[in-house]
This record gives sequence, structure tokens and C-alpha cells, in this order.
Amino acid sequence: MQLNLPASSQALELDAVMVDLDGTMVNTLGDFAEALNRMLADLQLPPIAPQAIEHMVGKGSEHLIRSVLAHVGAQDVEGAYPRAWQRYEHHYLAINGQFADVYPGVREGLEALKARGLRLACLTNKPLSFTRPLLAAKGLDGFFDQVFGGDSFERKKPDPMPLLKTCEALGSQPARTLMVGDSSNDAQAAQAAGCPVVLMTYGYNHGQPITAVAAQAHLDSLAQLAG
Ligand SMILES: O=C(O)COP(=O)(O)O
Ligand SMILES: [Mg+2]
Repeated sequence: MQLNLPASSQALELDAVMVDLDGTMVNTLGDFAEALNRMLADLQLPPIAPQAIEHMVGKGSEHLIRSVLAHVGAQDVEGAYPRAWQRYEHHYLAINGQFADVYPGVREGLEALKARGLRLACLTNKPLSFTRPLLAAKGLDGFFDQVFGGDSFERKKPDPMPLLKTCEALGSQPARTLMVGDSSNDAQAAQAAGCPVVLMTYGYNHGQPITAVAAQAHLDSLAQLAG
């Protein structure tokens, strides 16, 4: 089907859409802050502010934990990492979704894409064991034919591998499969995979303006895809 992008003369010929999770569908900064600060308390390390965490989200949990340990001045990041991961996983699963909200327009946008007969996948760098319960808790799980996390494949976004594997699972050509994301990781992966990409302006992009990242469109709400 054809998808017309707002503020663009471009129409995309699509069979499927891959949708990122953190910063695109759900504002999970509160969950990250809660789980990370409980982890830091267990390790007897100082807390971290949510604004600092926002710049570290996007490249998966391993990268996030290492960045946080370095930020709070852990003496030996690699030495502290195994226990940090174990405490983080424990706390994240305990609070998953309690400090997180679905962004306005997400349900409307997903409903509109589904109504047009597009196959949908959730493709996130978040571990799959965190992803499935979060989608269910927010009532978003029913939209997706496929759900893949940062540990579903050998490599994560910005590598194109997760997108190519997801296209395969959806039975859709990359050029006819739209990536909807919020960060340069999504855009780089899409470009390398040969997928069109649209970027949401409200998410997390390592503290850099997302409008500086090339995309078919930059949108303030997923509901704009419904138009
Ligand atoms: O967990 C992360 O690092 C970010 O996840 P995302 O790919 O859904 O933005
Ligand atoms: Mg994201």
C-alpha cells in the first residue's frame, strides 16, 4: 500500500512497518532511572539523574549499564559489570512499565497502519525478556506480528542485521518495509539495510537534535501516519 508522509510530496510503497520501542512508542526514562538507581544503591554507588541516562539509551542494556557505571565513577567498570547486570535485570523486571507511559498518538498510528493491512513488527534494542511484558502491560502487544529484542540476533541496531532479519520474518522486502524510530541507531541501521525510515522528534537521540539525522520524515506524533 501507499503511505503518504506529512509535509512531504513523497509516497512510500510499503508492505510492512518495524517500530522501535524506547523513545518511539513508550517513554521509558522513568523505568530506566528507577531500575538503574536501585542497581546503583545495591552496588553502593552514587545515584544518576534521568537527564544523564537519556543520553545513554539506545544501544542496548549492556552499553547502558557500562555507561552508567563509568558516569558515577565506578573504579572498575568491567569488574562491577556482572553483578550490575544481575541487579539491573532483577529490578527492571520488578518495575517494568510502572514508571513508563505510551506517547500520545501511538495507538492511533498503529491502528491506522494495521487498518491499511500492513504487517507490523516491534524491533527494539531492549532485551526481549523486558520487551514482551512491557508491550503487554501497555496493551500494545496485539498490534505486532513479530517482536524482536536486542538479544534476538547476533548484532543490535545500528547494525542492519536486526532489520534484515525482521524483514525476512515479516516476508517483506527491505525497500517496502518502513523503520519507525527515534534515534540515529534506527536511521543508520535502516539506511544500511535499504529500508525507508521516519524519526519521531520526542524520543532519545544521545542528546543530539534528531532533525539533523536524515530520514524520509521527522514526525511529532505517530498519529500523523494515520492522515
Ligand atoms: O534499550 C535500548 O537501548 C533502546 O531501545 P530501543 O531500540 O527500543 O530504542
Ligand atoms: Mg528508541
